[in-house]
Amino acid sequence: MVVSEEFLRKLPKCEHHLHIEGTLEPDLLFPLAERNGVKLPDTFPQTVQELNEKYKSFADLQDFLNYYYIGTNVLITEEDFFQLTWEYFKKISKQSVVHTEIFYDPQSHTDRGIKLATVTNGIKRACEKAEKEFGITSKIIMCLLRHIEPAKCLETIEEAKDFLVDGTITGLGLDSAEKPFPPHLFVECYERAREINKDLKLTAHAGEEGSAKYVSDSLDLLQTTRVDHGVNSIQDGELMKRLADEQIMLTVCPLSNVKLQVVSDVKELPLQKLIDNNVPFSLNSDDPAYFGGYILDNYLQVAKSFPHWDYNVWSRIAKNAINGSWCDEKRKFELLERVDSVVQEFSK
Ligand code: HPA
Ligand SMILES: [Zn+2]
Repeated sequence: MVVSEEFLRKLPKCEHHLHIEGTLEPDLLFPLAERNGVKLPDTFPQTVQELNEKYKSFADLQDFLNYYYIGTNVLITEEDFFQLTWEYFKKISKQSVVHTEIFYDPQSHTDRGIKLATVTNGIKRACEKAEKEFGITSKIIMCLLRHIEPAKCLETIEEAKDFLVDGTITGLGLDSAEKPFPPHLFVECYERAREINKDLKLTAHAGEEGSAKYVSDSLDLLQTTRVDHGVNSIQDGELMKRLADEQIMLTVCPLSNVKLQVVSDVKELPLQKLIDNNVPFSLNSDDPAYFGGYILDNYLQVAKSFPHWDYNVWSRIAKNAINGSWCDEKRKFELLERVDSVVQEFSK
């Protein structure tokens, strides 16, 4: 490796693809189930050890989602959501994360009778504490679950209206099973969200298991300005050119892509091709409790898989992640300078 692990640890990082429910570690899941009197299905692993064993491999996205949604059931109170989010911040505070944009899936909770406000306020409180204690800035992105009927998703958007208007929720995303639920199904949802707040930022999972067409349809039909995963964009040369011309960032999740069998090895990810074609991307952890690592583990694994990448390449990746963030220009400027100073310190 041309760069050191210490450099990668210190490099200022922005995370844009992190499902807060995907940070639920087995050693928090079982105590929460106990505390809240939630009975896990008999078919679900019953100990931390058994669950960790299951997390070693998933057949595909759906296999993972089946476990992920059972896990979410143990989260009930505002304090649970605060605790979950705070545990995440404590971990990333040791990995030089300077800014994070957190996804959450309110429908996986409201479907169980939990108020959207309970979930949102718990997450928000942890974000505020993290900014005070660690100086980490953050945004909250509400995801719609694609397996839920669009008419129901419209109801969720109405339930979230106050948070969309007052800026508590910065962006709208779309996740869950991709292939059976293409972007066109959610046109009205995205339109309604934009109508509620014209400045709302828009993204969607696309091109993880779905083809490049899911990516271009997300851009065209949903008017997203970035793409979550998006690795299958390389199937379409025109699309690649567009991503470069418009500097649309892909939020790539290396360890996730291996665990969900999108690729068999991080080496197979088209990251060099993205760089060569000037398509910006950030590196992210997706669901770190399930996929074997937080953001730094993703950086390290990529560095091991692309060992010839030098300070210039890593500086560009860190800067693209800053420029693709939904923080204000002043914060971006500050973070860009921090990247320069770390690069200077190490490349002397
Ligand atoms: O990577 C993902 N893809 C789709 N849905 C998800 N929900 C959590 N993680 C994911
Ligand atoms: Zn995801």
